[in-house]
Amino acid sequence: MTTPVLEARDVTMRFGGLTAVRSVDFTVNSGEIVGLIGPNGAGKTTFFNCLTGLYVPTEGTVSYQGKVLPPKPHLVTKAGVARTFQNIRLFANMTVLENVLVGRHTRTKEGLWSALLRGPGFKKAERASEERAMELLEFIGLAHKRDHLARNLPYGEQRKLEIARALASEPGLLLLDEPTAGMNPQETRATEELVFAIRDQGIAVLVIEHDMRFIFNLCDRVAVLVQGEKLVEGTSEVVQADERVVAAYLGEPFEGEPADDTGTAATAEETDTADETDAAPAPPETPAAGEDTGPDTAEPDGTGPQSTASTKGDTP
Ligand SMILES: Nc1ncnc2c1ncn2[C@@H]1O[C@H](COP(=O)(O)OP(=O)(O)OP(=O)(O)O)[C@@H](O)[C@H]1O
Repeated sequence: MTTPVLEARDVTMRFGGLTAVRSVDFTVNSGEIVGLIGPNGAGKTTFFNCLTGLYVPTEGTVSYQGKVLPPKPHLVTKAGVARTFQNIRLFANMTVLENVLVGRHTRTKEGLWSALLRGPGFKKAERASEERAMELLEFIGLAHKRDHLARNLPYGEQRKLEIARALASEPGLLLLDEPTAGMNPQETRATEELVFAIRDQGIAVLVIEHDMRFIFNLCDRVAVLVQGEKLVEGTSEVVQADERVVAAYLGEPFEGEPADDTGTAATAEETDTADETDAAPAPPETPAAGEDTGPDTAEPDGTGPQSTASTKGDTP
């Protein structure tokens, strides 16, 4: 039986005179992978930010497992909702393992004094955290790079590491904001497999993406936002066949199978940045204000399929 994990009711977000999200009702059920699609500026990231406590919706409520979520990112994470960002946020100068350990802080009970004194309780908790972090690195296929600096990973692996760090908070729901942006086709396919594997572990997934092949292969259900409003919601087949969605976003019917020219919205394949990102310097470690998982990083070049160079909407 499906039970709602996340329920957004009548969520509206206004920025002055601009209504970025308007009266959106939205549910993610246990065991589901749900997609959120729509043109640039449709309000997808703003909606994510409302779900994860970065924004306090102007109107409406967001509940997780039946309880209204507190409007604070770290409390939302603690409640069981983790996310990744459109622009990668890793500690560039920390190792792969350390980045995952940072993601565990909402699950460790040891306090400041215990940590400073490094008592037996702290050491035990530290060992357990490290074991769990290594399990997650095995899961995403980066265990062999545990001691590498995050900044030295290829772009696709940085994105994977972000997912591992989000999983380190042991979420029941994972929100992915454009997880394949800037990836090559192989990396995109691997991400698809990873998301299925995450779902198979009992974690519901909500994903924003512009790569329509990725979305329609992956999702049990897809919702389409246009100008802040939910236009359509349904299975991939229903959404692809909806003339309003075709007119507002897809452009022409989606073919489904790999193709060089699907005519859909831009896909990751159109922007192969892998080589550039490998060589790109990582920006400085600067924790985002009020952020739960930390700092900006290794944002390679800001060239996702339709990415904007800023951290638009990621910080309040
Ligand atoms: N902090 C903010 N202050 C003012 N306006 C904002 C803010 N964040 C987003 N907006 C505006 O809200 C609208 C929705 O933006 P949002 O980033 O949520 O769209 P999106 O669907 O995620 O777009 P994309 O696909 O390009 O990431 C846009 O008009 C944007 O300019």
